[in-house]
Amino acid sequence: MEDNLVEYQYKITRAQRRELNGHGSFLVLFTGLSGSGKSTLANTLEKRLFEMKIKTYVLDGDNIRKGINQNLGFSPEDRSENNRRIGEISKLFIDAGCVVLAAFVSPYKKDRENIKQTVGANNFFEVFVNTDIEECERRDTKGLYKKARAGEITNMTGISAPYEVPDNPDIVISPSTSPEESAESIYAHVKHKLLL
Ligand SMILES: Nc1ncnc2c1ncn2[C@@H]1O[C@H](COP(=O)(O)OS(=O)(=O)O)[C@@H](OP(=O)(O)O)[C@H]1O
Ligand SMILES: Nc1ncnc2c1ncn2[C@@H]1O[C@H](COP(=O)(O)OP(=O)(O)O)[C@@H](O)[C@H]1O
Repeated sequence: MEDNLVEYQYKITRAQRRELNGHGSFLVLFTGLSGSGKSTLANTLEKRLFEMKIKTYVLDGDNIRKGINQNLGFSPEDRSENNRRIGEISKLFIDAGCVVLAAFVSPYKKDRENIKQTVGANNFFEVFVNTDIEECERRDTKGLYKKARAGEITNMTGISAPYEVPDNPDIVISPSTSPEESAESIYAHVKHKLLL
């Protein structure tokens, strides 16, 4: 369909921002069940990078859903749209020179693949936070699993909605590793992308 849109070529490029910041930019997508540790890890890694004076930003499911995505629920279609927007937001932050740490359940392979396509495979790391449903339910940090068992939430990921395990994630995080150690191993994996 013809959209009559002509993209404006910005005068300041990503390469120039990279030069100004002194480091590269990319997306680290944390995917896993609710309570698996995505936010904890994203924020631990952010602190690590922030202390190195690297420009970072955390995108977190609950926060984004309270703002720009407040019109979306948890049907497969709404989750896809949520993830599509996350990809587009991440792309803007990457262009602006930030390391983006995105913590989303992102349960569908195709949605994660779309995010990767949107930001570009070169700018994308997939971190699978591999905490099983039993442990997430034991933690039940927000009481959501209790509500799901009581039938108050109908499409809870891992209980009544699917989670598609990544086939080939860049990094797999085990719950037996401390958040600090996990953040360190993610850092070791991505740090080459920070170099100019
Ligand atoms: N039905 C259902 N399933 C999963 N999660 C639920 C649900 N209802 C509410 N929540 C809360 O919403 C957070 C997940 O939102 P996301 O935007 O990350 O989900 S998704 O990628 O669109 O699937 C999730 O955040 P995390 O616990 O940080 O994962 C929950 O707080
Ligand atoms: N090894 C670990 N890695 C990450 N979080 C852990 C770990 N062990 C226990 N936790 C706890 O599990 C909970 C994970 O919650 P959160 O990070 O909000 O998960 P998510 O963002 O995936 O919903 C936190 O209370 C955190 O302190």
